[in-house]
Amino acid sequence: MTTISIDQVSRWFGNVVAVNDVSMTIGPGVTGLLGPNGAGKSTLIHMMSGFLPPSSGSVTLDGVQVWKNQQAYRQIGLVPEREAMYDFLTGQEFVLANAELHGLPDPGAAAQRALATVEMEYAQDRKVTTYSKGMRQRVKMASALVHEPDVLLLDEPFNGMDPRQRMHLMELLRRFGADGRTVLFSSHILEEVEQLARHIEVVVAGRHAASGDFRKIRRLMTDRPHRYLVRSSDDRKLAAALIADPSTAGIELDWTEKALRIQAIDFYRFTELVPRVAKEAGIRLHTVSPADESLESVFSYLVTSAR
Ligand SMILES: Nc1ncnc2c1ncn2[C@@H]1O[C@H](COP(=O)(O)OP(=O)(O)OP(=O)(O)O)[C@@H](O)[C@H]1O
Repeated sequence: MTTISIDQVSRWFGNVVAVNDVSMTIGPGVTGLLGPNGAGKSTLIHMMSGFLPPSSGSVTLDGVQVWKNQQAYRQIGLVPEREAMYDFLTGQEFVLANAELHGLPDPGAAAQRALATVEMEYAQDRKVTTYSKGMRQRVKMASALVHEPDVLLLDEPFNGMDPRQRMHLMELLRRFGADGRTVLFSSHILEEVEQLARHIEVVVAGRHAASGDFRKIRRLMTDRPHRYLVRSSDDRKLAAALIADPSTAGIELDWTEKALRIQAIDFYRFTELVPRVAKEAGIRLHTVSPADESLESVFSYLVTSAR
């Protein structure tokens, strides 16, 4: 059972602050590291895997510094996002090279075991250049698993995978988690994280925005104020009818857009309210579209509400 502790960690590159004073603890089981592009997920994972030293703060594995610690490296497997692979090698040679670098007693057998775990034996003698993105991902995974690490860190592992490959990898990660290993994977896709991890850590713009049970955090996201753009046959009459309901927090008449800008605080009630009120008042709805459904807006809401 291994725990990674990140304590007041920051990392900057020149004057770019990639990770800003983040503290979190990752224990056994599967944890999702969620955040939009550029949030600092890769930088965090690189620091956890001992690839990169923090500019300040500490990253420890069961209380021991990870950076420049060979013993810690033996316990960690990293599946990086970028494809730094030697294309002239076969899949088997690639995994074997890593087994040899780890100084394993029987590198050949270890490579074989790892390739079997990711179901890549059938293509192991083909050159890496001939692999699909999903196959490359699996060989990278085999290479990260070859020394049977207690901690597995995966940076956007589902990128480029087809649904079957994705399901297979999810099963594999679930199994590792159930075995008591510490598994952390990053993603910017909410649904992906939802399927796999109950516990999540959310980072936004280098900061730690939320931590805990996925469902609780998801509820927080759903319950946030929603903004809509609505056009109808009679905007003023519709506005008057909607403002009477407590699920509506604010309405603005936008003259340039010729539309209503509505802020709703009870998502489910509001989505049921609009068509009902329109029907009762004999108003025809032309447009009802969410104005802020981007993932970034959901995340920034989390940051402000977590403060
Ligand atoms: N080596 C580097 N030199 C300069 N800036 C960097 C470097 N690595 C990361 N950054 C910057 O740090 C910030 C965080 O990047 P990071 O790759 O950790 O985010 P991410 O959440 O993994 O995003 P993505 O999913 O897009 O890779 C970004 O602004 C990025 O441009």
